[in-house]
Amino acid sequence: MADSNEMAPGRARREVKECVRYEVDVPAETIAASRRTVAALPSAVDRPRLAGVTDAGVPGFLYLPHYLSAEEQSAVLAAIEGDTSVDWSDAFETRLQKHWGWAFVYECGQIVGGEAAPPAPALLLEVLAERFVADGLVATPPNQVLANKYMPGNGIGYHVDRIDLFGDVIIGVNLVVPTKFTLKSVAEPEERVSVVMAPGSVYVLSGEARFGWRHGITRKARLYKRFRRAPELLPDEPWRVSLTFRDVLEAT
Ligand SMILES: O=C(O)CCC(=O)C(=O)O
Ligand SMILES: [Fe+2]
Repeated sequence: MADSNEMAPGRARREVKECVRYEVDVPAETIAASRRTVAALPSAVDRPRLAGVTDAGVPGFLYLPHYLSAEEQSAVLAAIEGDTSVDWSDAFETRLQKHWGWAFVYECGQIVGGEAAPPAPALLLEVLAERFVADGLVATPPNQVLANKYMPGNGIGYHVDRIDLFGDVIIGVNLVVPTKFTLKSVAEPEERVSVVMAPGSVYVLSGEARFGWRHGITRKARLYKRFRRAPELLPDEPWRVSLTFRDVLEAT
């Protein structure tokens, strides 16, 4: 399966002459074993944060609209902004990133290197990662947390997270701005499914959704262009923040 990752910074793209493509076949058993299902989760009566969970028709995908309360969202955002152990990096022109647990160097649209990074703030590990395990979203706490902070209107290109670098379950948290998240089947590119993710919602990519579908967020071109042209004219336009929890295979 052809596997792509996010856009690279323009500067790095010019410096690298040849882009490496990563082709990895994932055995059907691995895909089936990693698949999370709505039916296997604990009861939403006992855990209201699981209310309304759906797979939106994509096996292995889970969307949990009510995962974080308003207070928890504020606390998580404060933890992301307040953590001074890592700086926001600007490897991409369109968004800022903080990596905890494991950091990456990007070139040519690909991750080309990695190194150990400081642990994520306790709130992200002890509240979120542990809760993901307790709720059955993933078997063990992910060893990497990535915060992305997107310029107003900006999205992320359609991609499968690198299957040679990352484990088989990926969990994302959407914060600040409601966002249309779209999955496109790799085998049937016309087949696509979107959910509008609420602030405080969580999604899980496992099984087919992890390995056989691309995911991405289409840019709102007008807003994005206006912001890029004159950010001082849009001072109150919020920046979307997301968290991605993954297992970096090299780090284990
Ligand atoms: O911002 C998001 O929700 C998506 C992030 C993502 O796809 C990634 O980090 O690989
Ligand atoms: Fe991704």
